[in-house]
Amino acid sequence: MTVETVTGDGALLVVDAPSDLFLVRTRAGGARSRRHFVARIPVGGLVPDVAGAGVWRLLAVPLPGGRLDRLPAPADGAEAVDLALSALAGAVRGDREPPRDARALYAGQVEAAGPGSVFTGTPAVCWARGAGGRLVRNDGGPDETFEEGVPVLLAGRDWVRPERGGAVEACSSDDLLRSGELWTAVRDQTVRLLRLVERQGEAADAALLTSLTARERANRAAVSRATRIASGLVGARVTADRAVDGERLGRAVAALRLITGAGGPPIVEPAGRRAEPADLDEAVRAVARSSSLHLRDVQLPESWWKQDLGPLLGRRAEGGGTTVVCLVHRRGRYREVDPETGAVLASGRAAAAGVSRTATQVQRPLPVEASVPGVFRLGGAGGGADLAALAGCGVVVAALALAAPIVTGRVLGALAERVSMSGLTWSALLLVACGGVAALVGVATNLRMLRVEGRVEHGVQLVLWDRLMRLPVRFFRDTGSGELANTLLGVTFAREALSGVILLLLTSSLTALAMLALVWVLSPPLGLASTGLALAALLLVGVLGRVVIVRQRRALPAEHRAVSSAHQLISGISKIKLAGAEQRAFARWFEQTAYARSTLNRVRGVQAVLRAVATVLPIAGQLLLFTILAGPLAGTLAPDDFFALDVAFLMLVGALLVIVSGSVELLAALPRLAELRVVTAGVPERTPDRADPGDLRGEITLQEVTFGYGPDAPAVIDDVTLRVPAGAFVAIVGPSGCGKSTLLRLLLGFESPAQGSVYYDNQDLAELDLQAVRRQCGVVLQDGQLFAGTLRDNVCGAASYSLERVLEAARLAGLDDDIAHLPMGVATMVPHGGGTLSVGQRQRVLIARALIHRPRMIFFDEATSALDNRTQERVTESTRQLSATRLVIAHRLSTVRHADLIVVMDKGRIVQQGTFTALMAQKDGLFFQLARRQLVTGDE
Ligand SMILES: Nc1ncnc2c1ncn2[C@@H]1O[C@H](COP(=O)(O)OP(=O)(O)OP(=O)(O)O)[C@@H](O)[C@H]1O
Repeated sequence: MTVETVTGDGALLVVDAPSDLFLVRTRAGGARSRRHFVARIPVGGLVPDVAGAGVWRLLAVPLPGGRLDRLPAPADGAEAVDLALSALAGAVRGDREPPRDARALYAGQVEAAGPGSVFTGTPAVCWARGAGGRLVRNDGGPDETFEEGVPVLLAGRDWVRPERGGAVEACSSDDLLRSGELWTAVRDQTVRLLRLVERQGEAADAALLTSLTARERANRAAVSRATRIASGLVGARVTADRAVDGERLGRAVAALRLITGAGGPPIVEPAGRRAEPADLDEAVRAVARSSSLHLRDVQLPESWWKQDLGPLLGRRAEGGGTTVVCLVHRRGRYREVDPETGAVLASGRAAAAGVSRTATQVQRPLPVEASVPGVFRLGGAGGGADLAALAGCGVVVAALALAAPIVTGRVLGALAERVSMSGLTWSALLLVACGGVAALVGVATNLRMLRVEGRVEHGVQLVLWDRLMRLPVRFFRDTGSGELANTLLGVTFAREALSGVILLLLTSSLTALAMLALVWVLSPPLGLASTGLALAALLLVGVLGRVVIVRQRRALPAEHRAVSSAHQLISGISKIKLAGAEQRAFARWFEQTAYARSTLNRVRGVQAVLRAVATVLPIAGQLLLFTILAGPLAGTLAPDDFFALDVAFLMLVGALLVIVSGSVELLAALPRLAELRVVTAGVPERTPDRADPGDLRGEITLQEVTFGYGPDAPAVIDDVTLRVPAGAFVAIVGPSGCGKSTLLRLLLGFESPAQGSVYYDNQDLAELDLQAVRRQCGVVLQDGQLFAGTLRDNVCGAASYSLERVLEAARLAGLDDDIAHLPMGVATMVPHGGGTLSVGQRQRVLIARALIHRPRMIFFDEATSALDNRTQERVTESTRQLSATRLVIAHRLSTVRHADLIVVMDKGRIVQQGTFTALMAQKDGLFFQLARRQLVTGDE
C-alpha cells in the first residue's frame, strides 16, 4: 500500500524499503501544485522536515513494503542525515563535475586556501565552513555565498571555494550533532536544495522552448550549408570558418573526408560531446579522434605549394581567429579546396598565402581487415603520377634503345657491301643523339625512382606503425618485441635489397619487348626462337624464384631468433653477469647467429648459380644465333638486317639476364614483406563504432566479470562484481597471483572479459573508445618504465606541460625534494629504464607522470612499494586531494589503511570487503591473516 506523508511534524526515518521524495507547492487556499520528483531516499535515510519554509512541502512516498517512522532519538540522526542529503544533493547536481584541480576535503581537516583554491566532497558527506572569509558553493545551480562559520554541505562531488582565501574547516554530521548545529544546517540545506529543484523544474519547461529554438538554428545551418554548396558550384569563394557552433563538426567531417579521399575510413562526429568545439581546429581534432585518424603536424618547406606533400590541412589566421583550410596537390601545385563543395578556392601561391608553415597530415589507418598489398597501396598512395611517369620514361628508353641495332645494322651492312659511307654520318649522329637522350632520361628516371622508393618506404612504415599503435596490449604479449622489430625492419631491408632493381626490371622488360618486336619484324623464324628463349628465361625465374622463396622462408625464423636472442641478452646483461653466465650467453648468441647466417647463405647460393648462367648465356645466345643464321636462314638475310638482328638479339639476351637476376632478388624479398601480415592480421582495439565516453565522473563497475588468459585456460578472475563510486578510494589486496593485476588490466581494457562487463559511469567499456577512457586515467603499473630523456620529459610522458605543472606533479608524487637536490633539476638526463635513479625515485617519477594531467581515475599497482612509510603517506595524502576515484593494489597494508573500501581477493574471487577496521575485526578472515603475517614479518 502506498503511504503518503506530508512532512511538517518532525523528521521521519525511511524503513524497510526506499522512499521517493516529491516536492509540492502549496497555493493560496491550501491547494497543492503538481508533484515534482526530487530523489529516492534509501532505507535508513531521513525525510527532513521543511515545514515553515515558505510555500514548500515535501511528500514522501515509500516503495512497496516500506514505511516511514519517527526518528527514534534526534541524537542518533547523523547517519540518516548523511544518507538523505547524499541522495538529495546527487539528484540536484546531475552529472556536473567539480573542476579538475579541486582538492578533496575530509571531515576533520583544516586546509589553508589560496586564491582560486577549490575543494570538493568525497562519497561521504561532510560540512565545510570558511575560516577568515566567506565560502562560495556550487552544486548545480548558480553560485551561492555563505558567511564565515556557517556549515556548508559537501555531499559527493559538490564543491566550494573560499571567496578570498583564508582556510576551510571540514567536519562531519556527527560533529554538528554534538555542537547542536545539525538540525538547523539540515533544514537550511534542504530548503536550498529544494529551491534548486524548483529551478530545475522551470528549466525543464524552458528546455522545450530551447529545443524549438535549436531546431530553428539547425534549419538555418542547413540552409546556410546549401547556400555554400550552391556558391561553390558557381566557383564563388566562400570563407572557411563562418561556421556557427552546430556546423563546426559538420565542416570538420567534410574536411577530413576530403583529405582522406574516396575509399577512406568512415569519418564520424564524436558521440556524446557535452561542449561544442571552440573553433574549426578543435572540431577537426575531435572528429579525427572519433574517426581513429592520427593527425601529424609537419613543417612546410620553402615554396611548398609546388611540391607534392600529399593532402594537407593548413591553418590561416582569419577574422581574428584561425581557420582550417584543405590543401590538395593537383597538376603540379597545391590548391585550396572547399571541403563541402569541392570547389577550388585558390591555387598555387594564392592558396599558400597566409597559411601557417605548420600544417597537418592525416594518417589514414588500415582497414580492420587488411593485407600486406593493402599496406603498400596505402603507404604508396598519391604516387600514381610518379609511377605513370616512370612507365613513360621506361617506354622512351626502350624505344631509344631500338636505335642501336637499327643504326648498327645500317653502318655495318654498308661496310660489308662496300657502298658509299657518306649517308651514314647522319645515322651515326642519330645514334649518338639517341644514346645521349637515353642517358638523360635514364638519370631522370633513376632520380624519380629514388623518390618513389623513399616515399613508399616512409609511407609503408607510417601505415605499419599506425596499425601497431592501435593493436591491443595482448598482441604484444604474444609476439616477441625483437622479432616484431626485425619484421618491421623488413621493409627497410627489402628497400635496400631492391633499390634500383625494380626500375631495372621495368626498363629491361620494355627493352626486351622492343628487341623481340624488332627481331620478329626482321626475321619471324628468329623471332620464334627469341620468344622461346624469353619463355625459357621466365621458366628459369619460376624455378629459381621458387627455390629462393622456400629457402628465404626457412631463413627468416632463424634470423628473428638470432635478433630476439641478442635483444634479450643485452637487456638482461646484469642478470647474466650476476649468474656468471657470460660464456654461456656468448655461446648461445654465437650458435643462433651462425645458424641464421648459414640459412641465409643457402639463399645466396641461388644467386651464385645465376652468376654462372650470366657468364655463359651471352656466348650461348650468340652460338644459337649463328647456328640459326648459318643453317635454316643461310643466304636469306641482307647484311644490314643481319647486323641489326645480331645487336638486337644480344640486347634481348642481356635484358633477359637482368630480368632473371632482378626477379630472383625481388622474389627473395617477398617472404620478408609477407611477414608483415603479423601486423596486418592483428585486430585493432579501437574501431570507429566505439563511442566517445565524454568527460567521465569516475564511477567504475565490474558486473559478474570472468576472465582467463586463453580460451581454455582456467579463470584468473572468477565472477567478480564490484562497484567503485566516483571519488572513492578503493584498495585491492590479496595473496600473490590471486588476480589483482589482471583485474586492473581488465579495467584498462588491456584484456576483455570472457563473461560479464566493465562499466565506466554506466557505459560498457566494450563499446567505448578505449583511448578516450585511458586518457582520463592516471596509471602506474608494476612494470612501468622510464624512457631515455630528461626527468621533465619522463614526467610529461607523451604530452607537454608547463614547468609549473611538472613541479606540481613532482610535489604530489613526493619528488620535489629529490629534484631540488639534483644539480640539473628537472633537466637531469635519465637513461632508458631510469638506471641512475633509485627504485623509489623511479616510482615517484611514474606517479608524477600519472598525476600530471589531473586524472579522474587513478590506478596504482604496487606503485608505492619501494617508498618508505613517510613518502608513501605523502603520496596517499596528495592523491586524496585530487578528487579522483582511486583504485590501489597494494601488498603493504599500511598503504590501504584509510581506503573507503578494501576488497580482498583470493583465487580470482572477492572473498571479503569492508573498511580496514571492519576487516580487522573479522579474525577468521583472509585480511586479518594477511595483516598478522605482515606484523610478524615486519613488512609493514
Ligand atoms: N600474461 C599471462 N599469461 C598467462 N597467465 C598469466 C599472465 N599474467 C598473469 N597470469 C596468471 O594469472 C594469475 C593472476 O596473476 P596476476 O598478475 O593478476 O596476480 P596478482 O594478484 O597481481 O599477483 P602479484 O601480487 O604477485 O602481482 C597468475 O596465476 C598468473 O600466473
